[in-house]
Amino acid sequence: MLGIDGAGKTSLLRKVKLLEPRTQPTVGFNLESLQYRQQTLVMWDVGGQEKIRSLWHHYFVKSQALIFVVDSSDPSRIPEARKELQKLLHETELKDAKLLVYANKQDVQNCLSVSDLADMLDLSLVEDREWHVQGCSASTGKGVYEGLDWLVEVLKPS
Ligand SMILES: Nc1nc2c(ncn2[C@@H]2O[C@H](COP(=O)(O)OP(=O)(O)OP(=O)(O)O)[C@@H](O)[C@H]2O)c(=O)[nH]1
Ligand SMILES: [Mg+2]
Repeated sequence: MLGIDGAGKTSLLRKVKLLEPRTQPTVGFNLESLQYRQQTLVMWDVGGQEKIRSLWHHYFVKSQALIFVVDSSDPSRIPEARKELQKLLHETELKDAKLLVYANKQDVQNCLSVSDLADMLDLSLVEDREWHVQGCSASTGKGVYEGLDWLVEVLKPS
């Protein structure tokens, strides 16, 4: 689970684990495992501040999915998020990873719509893997499980 600082990664992780919200920036990572629809999801939530993004690559190996979280309420930082996402999509170690983009903070008034956000992130250009963009709110929980539903479906052992 990656994305720039403040996107809401830790909030999402804590929501699915039914933990109290806690809001300090992540330095390092949080690791949680979740039983969901007969699958075990091992989720690494890695801090997104610029100065620690160079550590992201330590978490690539064997990742079956990249969950990329974006703050839909802050259009000014979408270009930065797009740049980081495009870099990740070029990583060899992530070439087989499915992509779930959470358009988070959909509870905020006047936030970007899911389709506008998808356009701004150039998601339509992603042709080398399965991807899905899910509107959600880590605050209310809306949309969070719909994203996981998609994920467990594409991760199902064939
Ligand atoms: N309104 C609203 N606020 C949110 C939502 N998700 C997260 N926030 C707030 O956004 C801020 C950042 O959330 P975090 O979960 O700490 O963000 P992060 O992506 O883990 O940030 P780093 O650990 O620095 O990479 C906090 O103040 C959260 O309460 C949401 O869905 N809606
Ligand atoms: Mg965090």
